[in-house]
Amino acid sequence: MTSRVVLVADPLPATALEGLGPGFEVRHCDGADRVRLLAAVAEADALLVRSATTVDAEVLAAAPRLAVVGRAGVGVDNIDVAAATAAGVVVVNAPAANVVSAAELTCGLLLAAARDIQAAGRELKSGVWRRGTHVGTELAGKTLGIVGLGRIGLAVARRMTAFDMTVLGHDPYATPETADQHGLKLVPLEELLSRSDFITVHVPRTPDTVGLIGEAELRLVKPTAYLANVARGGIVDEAALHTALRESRLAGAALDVFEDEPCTDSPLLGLDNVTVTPHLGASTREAQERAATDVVRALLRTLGGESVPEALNAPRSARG
Ligand SMILES: NC(=O)C1=CN([C@@H]2O[C@H](COP(=O)(O)OP(=O)(O)OC[C@H]3O[C@@H](n4cnc5c(N)ncnc54)[C@H](O)[C@@H]3O)[C@@H](O)[C@H]2O)C=CC1
Ligand SMILES: O=C(O)CCC(=O)C(=O)O
Repeated sequence: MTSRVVLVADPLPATALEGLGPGFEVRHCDGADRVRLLAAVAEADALLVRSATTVDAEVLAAAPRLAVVGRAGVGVDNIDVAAATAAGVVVVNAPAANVVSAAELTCGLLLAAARDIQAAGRELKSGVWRRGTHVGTELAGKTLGIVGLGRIGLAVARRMTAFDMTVLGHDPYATPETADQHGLKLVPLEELLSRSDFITVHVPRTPDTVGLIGEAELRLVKPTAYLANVARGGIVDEAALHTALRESRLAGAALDVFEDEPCTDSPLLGLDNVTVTPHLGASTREAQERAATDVVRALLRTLGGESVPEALNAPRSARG
């Protein structure tokens, strides 16, 4: 039997790829190199990506044998799912693999923003010992507003409750039972924005959520509030956020994601009250291992006829 070709276009742990077994030939390419990607995908039966590779209609058209695209992570906004479906290509992801890591980074960014940790550290490493300009704010007794009460949003709620925060949530699909279970109150978006001292966004990037937090929404926020985005760039409008921060209509922001990635020249990077990380939400050994293993298992199931090795059958995804 000829091997089926699995093209890996973003870095994934080799141990997880071994789970594919002998029926597959694993090939690697840099998905950011468009020319190489288009050439390599021509012989691929399956394509595995993280967030850096864009799988659009052009890639799909260049891949006549492609049966499945596997996203080793949660968000599939880098994949044209409609075009894939039209081409008969199944898209699978690893919806639970990154939850803990993304939630933990969110909590870390909220703390970092509240205490100016990134700017103070940068200053000290440059040889400046200055304490007076880094007076922060406590989380205890403050209100946290969570936009999007899915896996990550709820995992953040559970963790930040331990910091004695009151939690508000907004999600059109959340039920009162979910809110009760997590000790949070469901409110309309406008109320969440105007009442929260810390706001964190955990919705997928879709045509409906791009610009969800824009100029009008930022005008509702307290000038002492902090805003975190560990979901996707563009859900918070970057130009509107920059203006709000410059006009001191917001105390600070913490961003893991950007409208255009890689992002090295956003005006937001020049503001002292912006804490940033380069899309590191899922960048832990545990999350990467789980995401790759989960997506390999989903790929094997989708291709059918392949028995899933025992080692891959054990539940890997941690509860958030
Ligand atoms: N920075 C990073 O490395 C990571 C980022 N992510 C991003 O985080 C997003 C959320 O992940 P999960 O919580 O696992 O997804 P999820 O699918 O479990 O939850 C998303 C929630 O957003 C809600 N929602 C949708 N539209 C909404 C709206 N207009 N207003 C309020 N709520 C809305 C949904 O009802 C759902 O409950 C992913 O789509 C992905 O883009 C995920 C993992 C890592
Ligand atoms: O896989 C990555 O590189 C980032 C993780 C992420 O953004 C996601 O899982 O949606």
